[in-house]
Amino acid sequence: HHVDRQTVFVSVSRFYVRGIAVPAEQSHVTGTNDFQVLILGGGVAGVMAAETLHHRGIDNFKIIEARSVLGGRMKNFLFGVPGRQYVLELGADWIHGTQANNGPSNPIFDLARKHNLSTQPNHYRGSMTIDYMQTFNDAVENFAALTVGGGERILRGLVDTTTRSGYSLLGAKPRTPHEIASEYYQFDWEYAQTPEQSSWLASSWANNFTFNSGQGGFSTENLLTIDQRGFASIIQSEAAEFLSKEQVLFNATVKTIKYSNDRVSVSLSDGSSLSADYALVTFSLGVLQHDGISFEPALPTWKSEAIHGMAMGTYTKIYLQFPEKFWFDTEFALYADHERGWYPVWQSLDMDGFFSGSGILFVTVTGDFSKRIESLSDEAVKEEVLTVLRSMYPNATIPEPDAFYFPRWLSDPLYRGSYSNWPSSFLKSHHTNLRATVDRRLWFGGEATSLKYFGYLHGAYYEGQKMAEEIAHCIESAVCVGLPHVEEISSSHPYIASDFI
Ligand SMILES: Cc1cc2nc3c(=O)[nH]c(=O)nc-3n(C[C@H](O)[C@H](O)[C@H](O)COP(=O)(O)OP(=O)(O)OC[C@H]3O[C@@H](n4cnc5c(N)ncnc54)[C@H](O)[C@@H]3O)c2cc1C
Repeated sequence: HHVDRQTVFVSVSRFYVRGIAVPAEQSHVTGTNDFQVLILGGGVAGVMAAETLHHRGIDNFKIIEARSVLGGRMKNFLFGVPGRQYVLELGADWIHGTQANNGPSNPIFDLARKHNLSTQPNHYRGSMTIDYMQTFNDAVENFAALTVGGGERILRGLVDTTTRSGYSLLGAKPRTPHEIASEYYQFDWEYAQTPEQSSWLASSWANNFTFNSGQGGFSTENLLTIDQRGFASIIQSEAAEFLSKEQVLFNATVKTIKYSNDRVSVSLSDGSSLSADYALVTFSLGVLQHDGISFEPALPTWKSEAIHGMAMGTYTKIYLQFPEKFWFDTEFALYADHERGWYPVWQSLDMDGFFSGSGILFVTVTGDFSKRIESLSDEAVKEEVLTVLRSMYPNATIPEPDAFYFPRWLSDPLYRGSYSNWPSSFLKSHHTNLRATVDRRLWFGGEATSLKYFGYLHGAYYEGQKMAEEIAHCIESAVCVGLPHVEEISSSHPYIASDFI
């Protein structure tokens, strides 16, 4: 058992008993705690945090994971009828942005190369079946103008607005189903929420830092994993290089997190508990928003405000397998309905280089449409999907699919959504608070705490590393202050009484 060197945590406050000043009971110096660090969650952030601690010579940690595998929202499944079965991805599917020339490389791309992940370039713009290419290209240009304009707005120090007002200010006002489907593909399909629900500034930098090599990003390339070991195999193979069996507790669901100035203790659903000098919470923002975990004491208001101020999007891939292919020969096609978001983006896997002969295609819905279909039966969703396909191919006889599946990310208590999205009401200080340490012992890190790369695998990767570096620093030095927070976020231009006269 480890002996904590941080006597700085001994409480110096005093309280009064019957009018006599007495020293507060000294918080006992740790050394009784089970571990130096508990890493809560075994997704990308949790595994990268573990690796970072290990490299810093700190091995007295434990990952606590509810499932029986590492990878989190990198989650695969076996799809298809016997003889035509494939490992496909329910969660993350792409390496977004790889590397341009000698610029920065996406760390997920680096891991994929290291562990020989099989991938295929996915051509978002160059392999699309639609008969309104000009409208589509206009939407591509509108999105480029939007993100460049957002970048300029950031540099000029202007306040945020919604992405919708950004689009409107630039003159992009989609009205027809074709215009709407084209804009949806550029925006909602990536951010998993609508332009109305999203920050103009944050969606701009999120795009620039991942895809725009001229703005410090990786590259415009998107690699789709086709690896039959599953995308998560890169995280699992990486973990196998340093993690021992005893350092992970699988099938263990965290219920309560108690924290104080000198320890964190975590209770699991089986009634057992573990304690540590520090804990790093990597659970999805959705889990924190849904009160799936109870904190004792309750989290401070500044932290709760940040947790509820950021948004969680949902991204749902609906997989179908047919006896044979009857659809488009490109990688993508769009369906333009009068209702924005109605089964809009179709993607074929029955293609050379992907899973030729598989009979598999999938359609993606996002945001409120994901929420809507999660409340329907599989059968009802299948019927809606088939109705759309039949209207896309009125001359084809479309049979019942041999296999049909979609995940319910929003209802899943381990995720409560797919990935975070930044609303225009979320400010820089809110982000500081989302990331900040509570009572120096309780740390938060994962895709949602990443300023530059929220929503992405590489965001989770860097946040896991960053938080572990900070915790290692706390362990190694006598002073630990943690990441700072803003106690109260106030307006620089507050409303005053005379405004309302
Ligand atoms: C449908 C979908 C598509 C996506 N597509 C892409 C993509 O193509 N490219 C990309 O870069 N990113 C994509 N993402 C985002 C990416 O998957 C995430 O950003 C990243 O995986 C988050 O990692 P994390 O470690 O922060 O969180 P998680 O992966 O959520 O890790 C947290 C872990 O905590 C566990 N956990 C939760 N609650 C408890 C509990 N109470 N007790 C114990 N354990 C618990 C979970 O099981 C999980 O393993 C996608 C996500 C989804 C869902």
